[in-house]
Amino acid sequence: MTETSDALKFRRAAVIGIGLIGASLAHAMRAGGLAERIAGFDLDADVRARALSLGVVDETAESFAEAVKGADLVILSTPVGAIDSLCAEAHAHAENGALVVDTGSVKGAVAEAARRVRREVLFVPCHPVAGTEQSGPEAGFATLFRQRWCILTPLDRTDEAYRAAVEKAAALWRAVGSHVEVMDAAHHDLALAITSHLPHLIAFTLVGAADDLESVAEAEIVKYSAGGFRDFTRIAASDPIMWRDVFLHNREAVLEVLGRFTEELALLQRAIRWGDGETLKKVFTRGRAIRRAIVAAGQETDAPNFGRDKKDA
Ligand SMILES: NC(=O)c1ccc[n+]([C@@H]2O[C@H](COP(=O)([O-])OP(=O)(O)OC[C@H]3O[C@@H](n4cnc5c(N)ncnc54)[C@H](O)[C@@H]3O)[C@@H](O)[C@H]2O)c1
Ligand SMILES: O=C(O)C(=O)C[C@]1(C(=O)O)C=C[C@@H](O)C=C1
Repeated sequence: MTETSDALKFRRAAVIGIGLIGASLAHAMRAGGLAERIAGFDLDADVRARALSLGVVDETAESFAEAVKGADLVILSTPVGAIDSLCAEAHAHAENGALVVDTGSVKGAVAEAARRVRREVLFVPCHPVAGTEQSGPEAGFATLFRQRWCILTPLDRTDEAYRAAVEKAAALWRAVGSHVEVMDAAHHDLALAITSHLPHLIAFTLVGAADDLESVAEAEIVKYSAGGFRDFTRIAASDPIMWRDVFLHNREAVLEVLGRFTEELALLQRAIRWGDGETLKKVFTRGRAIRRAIVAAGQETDAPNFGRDKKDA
């Protein structure tokens, strides 16, 4: 990658979907002086008004077409379920030569839709692996992407204009503090199915199961909610629409890792039933070693709440 953040300055950035991720990117771009003007469009008029009054964007548009007019950068930060219609809009209205990036948590479905956008519009699928359980423009903050990975899954194009666009997308994410990795969309979807999608599915299930337990009162669940369960409730508080779309658009990979997970769970169920302490110890020892390796590699802190209390540092 050759471009440095010093050389990176967009004339007009259009943020489509001004929620946690779109607003965070807008804040980070503003802090880094990466765009002369930031416009925003959101389907929800109330979100548009809040984003404007919070100063997330300089102006709001009444349509996708109005937002991207004159934009040399378009950021698609809506739930993944909107990707087909956004690509149809980008195809019809984005400027020739504009860089389009998305932020979706799933990449295969995005690549499929992005291939239908005309070639003069340079669509580079991206996934910032950074987030919180919050949503909406109020939740955005400029440091969200710092020291986090952003995965780029470029389309199968070798022309010079597209290669330059991939470099520019990488420079954008680096300029907001991320480390950039490039990979194949299918590999991304499998890797993220295990590291992000399955953990969310488990959290939704666990918290729901606790709620269904009639003999344990809700007050008791809150009262005895120690670290482990509390962390699961944070994840389970994540946006239902976003996560519905993730599971509908990464079906195969999620079903693959879910199959493996249920096999592991059955193994533990059997060990508990038969009093097989050896197996339990073996499995738990492996878990502890993996966690320690992640902390040692500097990917995580040992602080509770994933070090998020440091977000404003
Ligand atoms: N939340 C996270 O932790 C996280 C992390 C990384 C990536 N992502 C991905 O980033 C994207 C945005 O997530 P978020 O957490 O910011 O969601 P969010 O719910 O905070 O914001 C999404 C916004 O998009 C708007 N929207 C929906 N459809 C639209 C359309 N067709 N046109 C214009 N606006 C539309 C909604 O009104 C909403 O305001 C998702 O694809 C998600 O998978 C999320
Ligand atoms: O920390 C959280 O709250 C998140 O869930 C962030 C998280 C993740 O699973 O790590 C969620 C979805 C994204 O696509 C990327 C990041």
